[in-house]
Amino acid sequence: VAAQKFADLPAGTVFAYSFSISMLIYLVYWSYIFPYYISTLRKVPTVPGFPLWGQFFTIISTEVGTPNREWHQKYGPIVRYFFPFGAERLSIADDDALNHMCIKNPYNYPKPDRAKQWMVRVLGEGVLLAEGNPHKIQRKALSPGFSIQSIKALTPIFWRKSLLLSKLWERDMLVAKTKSMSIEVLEWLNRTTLDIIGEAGFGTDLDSLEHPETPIREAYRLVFAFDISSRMLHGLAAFIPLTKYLPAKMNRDILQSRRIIMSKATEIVRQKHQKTHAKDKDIIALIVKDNMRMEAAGETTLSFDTMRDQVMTFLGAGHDTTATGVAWTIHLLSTHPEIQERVREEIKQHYSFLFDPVTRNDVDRLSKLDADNLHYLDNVCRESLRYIPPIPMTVRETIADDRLGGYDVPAKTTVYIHANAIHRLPSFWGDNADVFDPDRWDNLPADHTTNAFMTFLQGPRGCIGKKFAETEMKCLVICLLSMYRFERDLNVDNPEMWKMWRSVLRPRDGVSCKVTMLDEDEKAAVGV
Ligand code: HEM
Repeated sequence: VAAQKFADLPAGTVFAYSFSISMLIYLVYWSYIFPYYISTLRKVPTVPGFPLWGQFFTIISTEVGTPNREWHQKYGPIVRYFFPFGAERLSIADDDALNHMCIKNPYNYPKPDRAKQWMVRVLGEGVLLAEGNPHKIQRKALSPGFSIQSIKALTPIFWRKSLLLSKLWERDMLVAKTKSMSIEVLEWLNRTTLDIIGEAGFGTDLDSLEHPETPIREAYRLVFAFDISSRMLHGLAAFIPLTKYLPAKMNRDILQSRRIIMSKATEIVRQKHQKTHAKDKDIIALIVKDNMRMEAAGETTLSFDTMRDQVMTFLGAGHDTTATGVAWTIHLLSTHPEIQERVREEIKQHYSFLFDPVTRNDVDRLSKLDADNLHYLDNVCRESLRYIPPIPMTVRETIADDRLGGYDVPAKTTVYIHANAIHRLPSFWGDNADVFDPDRWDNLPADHTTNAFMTFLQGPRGCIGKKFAETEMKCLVICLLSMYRFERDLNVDNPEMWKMWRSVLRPRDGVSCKVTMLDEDEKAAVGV
């Protein structure tokens, strides 16, 4: 009788009932039955909560990685949590599992397509987004350009641009007839590192330091805009890839930026193919030369488009990250004046000529300096990159079934490595994991593991530009600290309150500091 009554209902009502019942079954299955009774991952310690919306609201309303810090301390080094509709996620902070993912079996853990969609428009399909065999070929072709020897040859460029930055601030102070002013250092550092990657990477002077309005800098400004609508759309894009087709401002900005970046990259590679001199030391010149050699030997080489995409990758991956790292370092030195003074003392001991307005401009002398000589500075930079990792997390998706830290992990599982969580775990760093303490690097725990430091990731998918970035950071900090003192600008909020994540973990309003020229008597004290 009930079946007959149901069949007599109007078609629209039958459809509405059927749809509602199917939805209910779907939700109950994916939010409850599958995660707790069927999923292979049900054995992994799970963050409590209702899988229908999971930990989503906690994640979007807090600094990226901070909930994971808490979960790992409460539930263990491998935890499962949920995105909406029972979508399972793993967060990994287990030494063996990190080793397995990054070093032993990295090609089973590519970046998921949805994560690449946003990046590919700005970074091109270079080595960062290539997977499997194409990645191996590209990485091998690019590695000589990033060797320690190549970076040493490029270091004079790092010094020259760092010095130019300090001189431009001096010029602004002279014009304003002051020895102290508030400066938003992140924007300046972004232009400096953009110019450095332009010259060191491609032998091209982008000159954004002296010309802030240059289109390529504007393109990156647009890409990383933090207005409310961009933030919302960016969040949505992680779940609904089709949002990239919406006629929204963020999408228009990204398209416009892509056009500018791509046309600059094409121009650079075309010029390199037309004339590359034997003495050119920039990274792309080395790669073009190596490519020609491989072509002559009949080996697989990189196509024009692949080279262009590498240039886009280096431009994007190579400037904003380092600028953000240096900006956070300057901020941390401004909030820890005693550490700032200790670094300055170390610089004075080794390179007192940098404190003299005349001798500091001797670029030849500067070029001979080895920034790696300063042990305490090394500790400070590493500690800053630990304390606030510019890339706070990375996401992967398994291709084939695997085992991580004793748990079975099926194919297509989404797995996160949160540097911003791992770097603050007492299990890796001891009880003072939450303290900014450069001296910790001289007193690491006896069971310290390299996987506790994920700023550059590890293994074949780790940052190819690590040495480049470390050297560049030190050159910048040395030049700036030998000319200026940095204090917190008390007219603005502490930038640590406003960490925003869009690939890079940056302060929403930049890093504004009170920047003061070092006193003349201070220079006299070091005998210059
Ligand atoms: C402090 C500065 C930097 C940080 C924190 C950083 C961090 C990282 C991280 C975490 C990755 C792995 C991303 C992932 O696979 O999810 C990566 C990859 C990469 N980075 Fe960096 N990076 C920095 C500077 C640079 C510089 C200066 C360059 C180039 C000049 C560069 C070029 C690259 C490239 C090409 C990759 C892709 C490597 C591959 O997949 O084989 N990075 N970086």
